[in-house]
Amino acid sequence: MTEKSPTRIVVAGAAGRMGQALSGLALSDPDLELFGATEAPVFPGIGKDIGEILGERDTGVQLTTDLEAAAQGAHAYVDFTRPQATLSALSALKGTGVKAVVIGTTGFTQDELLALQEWSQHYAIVFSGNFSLGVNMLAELVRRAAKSLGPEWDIEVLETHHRHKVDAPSGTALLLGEAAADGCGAPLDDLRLPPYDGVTGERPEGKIGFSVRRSGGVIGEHEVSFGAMEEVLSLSHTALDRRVFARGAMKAAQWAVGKPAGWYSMKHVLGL
Ligand SMILES: NC(=O)C1=CN([C@@H]2O[C@H](COP(=O)(O)OP(=O)(O)OC[C@H]3O[C@@H](n4cnc5c(N)ncnc54)[C@H](OP(=O)(O)O)[C@@H]3O)[C@@H](O)[C@H]2O)C=CC1
Ligand SMILES: O=C(O)C1=N[C@H](C(=O)O)C[C@H](O)C1
Repeated sequence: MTEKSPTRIVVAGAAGRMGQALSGLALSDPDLELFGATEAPVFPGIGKDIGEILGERDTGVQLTTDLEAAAQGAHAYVDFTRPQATLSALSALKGTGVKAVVIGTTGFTQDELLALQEWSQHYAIVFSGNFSLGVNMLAELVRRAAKSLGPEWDIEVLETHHRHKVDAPSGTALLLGEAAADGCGAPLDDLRLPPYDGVTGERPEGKIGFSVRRSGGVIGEHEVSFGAMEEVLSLSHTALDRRVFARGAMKAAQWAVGKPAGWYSMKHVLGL
């Protein structure tokens, strides 16, 4: 019997909150190999062993700003950074053999998202606002509820995250909003309400609202509520540990290796 060799992963933003969870997982899972680790040029620990950042043994993988060099010979690239960094990275990867790309970064503008999607002609890109199984299952339940309940049920997406989060609404809130819109049979852009602020007038029927809370160290809480005049149905998810996102992202990376270039979501990876 031949042993399968581990999937060689390059982690971007490896010293960040998600980067550390991803690097830690790649170092501890025998089916994965932490092959490279990048950070922003301003990061003071460039050149240090990632093990030092994680408070672990030396790993032989140094933090670098040179993605093109770090990714030579890798199988997959995993990016949880910032939109501009993600877009630059896809350009840098062109000079490497890497064809499988996992993107968890959120906060892209419409134009940035279009630019990102263009790259799916070159890479198998798995893009998701949330890599947990629970949230992707929640999205399916939300789609179904929105389809069955109809426009007299007010759909509201609520999210809470830690104080360091820089984008709103969260990528997950948008993913859930898109699932709800899909259930309603229209694109989210047509149904999305502007943020409630000031004299908003009465809530229109058939639209989808978003509310955002930033609070301390909350990792991620999402709720989708369907409100009728005599009852409210709420579907929710709480992330308890960032490792849940890391595990989903690594599963996506392993899945994407060898897939044809294209734009994929966790629905494809999980077979939902
Ligand atoms: N889809 C999902 O399941 C999840 C998505 N996320 C998303 O992932 C992203 C990162 O979140 P989080 O880890 O909390 O954020 P952090 O700020 O902790 O980490 C981001 C890291 O990326 C680094 N970075 C910035 N530019 C570059 C670059 N050019 N090359 C390499 N690294 C770079 C940052 O460095 P510096 O600080 O110096 O800028 C930072 O260390 C966010 O968009 C978040 O919403 C988070 C959790 C789950
Ligand atoms: O920034 C975060 O932390 C998270 N971001 C993702 C999002 O924008 O939905 C996923 C998760 O909720 C944590």
